[in-house]
Amino acid sequence: MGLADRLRKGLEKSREALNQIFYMGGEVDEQFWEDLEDTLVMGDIGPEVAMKVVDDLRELSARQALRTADQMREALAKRLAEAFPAADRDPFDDTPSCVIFVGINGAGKTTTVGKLAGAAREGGTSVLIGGADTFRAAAIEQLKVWGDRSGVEVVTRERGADPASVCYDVIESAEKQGSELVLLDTAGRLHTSPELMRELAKVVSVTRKRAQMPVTVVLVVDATTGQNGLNQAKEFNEALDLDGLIVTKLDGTSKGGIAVSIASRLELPIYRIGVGESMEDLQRFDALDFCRALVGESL
Ligand SMILES: Nc1nc2c(ncn2[C@@H]2O[C@H](COP(=O)(O)OP(=O)(O)OP(=O)(O)O)[C@@H](O)[C@H]2O)c(=O)[nH]1
Repeated sequence: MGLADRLRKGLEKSREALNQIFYMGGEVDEQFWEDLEDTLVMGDIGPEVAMKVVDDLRELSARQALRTADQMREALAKRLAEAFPAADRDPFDDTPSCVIFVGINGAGKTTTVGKLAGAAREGGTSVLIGGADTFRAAAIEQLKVWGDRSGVEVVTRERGADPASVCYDVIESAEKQGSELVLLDTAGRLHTSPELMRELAKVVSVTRKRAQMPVTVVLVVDATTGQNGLNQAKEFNEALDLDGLIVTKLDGTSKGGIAVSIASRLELPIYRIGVGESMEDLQRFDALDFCRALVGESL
């Protein structure tokens, strides 16, 4: 299966509801606009964005005399794509680079680090993985498995070690070895715990101070957490001043619109999306391709 097909397959559930509106094949009438707005809101795009998008499309349909629902499909994809802020740089391509992965438990941080490390190494980049999740012994093991699989060294310390000092060591090793890409995995934590968020802020500030390469802080969000994902993103952003997002498990939800909601509300770029468990399912993010897959193709 090609990448575009994987994306389309991954967003199948999210597309279903929108498809229904378009397949009715009817005229663009008042009912169509109401259904479209409701469906966008139900898909977790967020009421403000949904309203704005529908208003803009109404105007466009009047101006360009677009009369069938199907004609509105591409217009909707294009309009939704505009809601995503573009990234200034790709922290995985633009090396030397250090990326710190943060997020709640089970969001997909470790698997994402593993997949990105494998892909970068295959592309000829020298990569180092840093295991700053010293909270769970299993997390250190999981990271080592990924490291072995992709042939990437993992620098970590024993369970209970201070995560900020692990990051310090990792950066030191990376500089000694001349690593181009450093991927730092951190322990999952609840955004509602001030103490854990402070610990993470220390990880970020120590790494930023120590590293000579640019440091990017990326929140990994599980799309299946829906609106809670937006709350997580707000809290993490307040505590850490995030640079961007990776949205995982889009294949497991009918509410893929949450990606639009988080990225536009927080004005953060999306660097990658996860649309399945395999390596190829962690994809580069292209706003228009994503929105076309979310909205569906014209008949
Ligand atoms: N279906 C699907 N599963 C995914 C995706 N990304 C990650 N997963 C799965 O999500 C589960 C949790 O991923 P982890 O990488 O362990 O999550 P984590 O954020 O490191 O978790 P903690 O170590 O507890 O903080 C794993 O079973 C992954 O295979 C995705 O895009 N789609």
